[in-house]
Amino acid sequence: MMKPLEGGLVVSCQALEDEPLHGPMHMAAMAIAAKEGGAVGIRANGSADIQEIKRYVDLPVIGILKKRYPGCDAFITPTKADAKLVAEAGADIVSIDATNVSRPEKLEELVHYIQEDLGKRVMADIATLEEGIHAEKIGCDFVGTTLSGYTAETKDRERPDFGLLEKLVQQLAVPVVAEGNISLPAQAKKALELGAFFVVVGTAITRPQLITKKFVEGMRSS
Ligand SMILES: CC(=O)N[C@H](C=O)[C@@H](O)[C@H](O)[C@H](O)COP(=O)(O)O
Repeated sequence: MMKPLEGGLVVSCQALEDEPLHGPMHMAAMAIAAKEGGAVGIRANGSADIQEIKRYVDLPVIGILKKRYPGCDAFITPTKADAKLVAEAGADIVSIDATNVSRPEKLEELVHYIQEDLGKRVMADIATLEEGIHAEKIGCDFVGTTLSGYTAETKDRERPDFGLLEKLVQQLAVPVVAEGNISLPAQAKKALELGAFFVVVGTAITRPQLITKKFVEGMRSS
């Protein structure tokens, strides 16, 4: 599981309900395209997308379930029930929100449940060095920079957050994943040079409405 991902590109194929490409067939097609282009893994959201991607693409899948619970800020696979759905859909790694925010269930118990009961590895999506250190301490198998810029504490951070990546690589023994706002091949390369175990890119590859917007805005700028 670890070796095939090392040094490679994982493509995040996600389209929420309000996005034009929402739907398992579209995400499976994106995953097939990613594999053709040389991706070593796929990140996907929700049972239906994960299942469909697994039918067509024989790459490791990092599965998540984005879900909001009243009064809680954690939104990536926040509960054991969510993790179970992700695992049963065929994900090889379950990624969870491991930021220091309000959550419906205890983080330690969620990690333990995914590893022991579901038999899957855990990727911790974090936003700060402290959260990364904590994620390693409670046994997470991967730590990713995914949520830097998306918590109150980190909303003004550089994007991508190479500073956080560097610090995590220096201080952690577990593999560190570079994810979030990587929009150029040169940035993905830099992330590997800084010691990322693998790199996850989503929007820059799989959200055509935002890619288009970037072009349109770029053409208008003086
Ligand atoms: C913050 C959040 O909800 N991140 C999500 C996590 O799965 C996805 O929406 C991102 O697309 C993914 O992390 C890849 O990042 P980017 O699309 O920036 O390459």
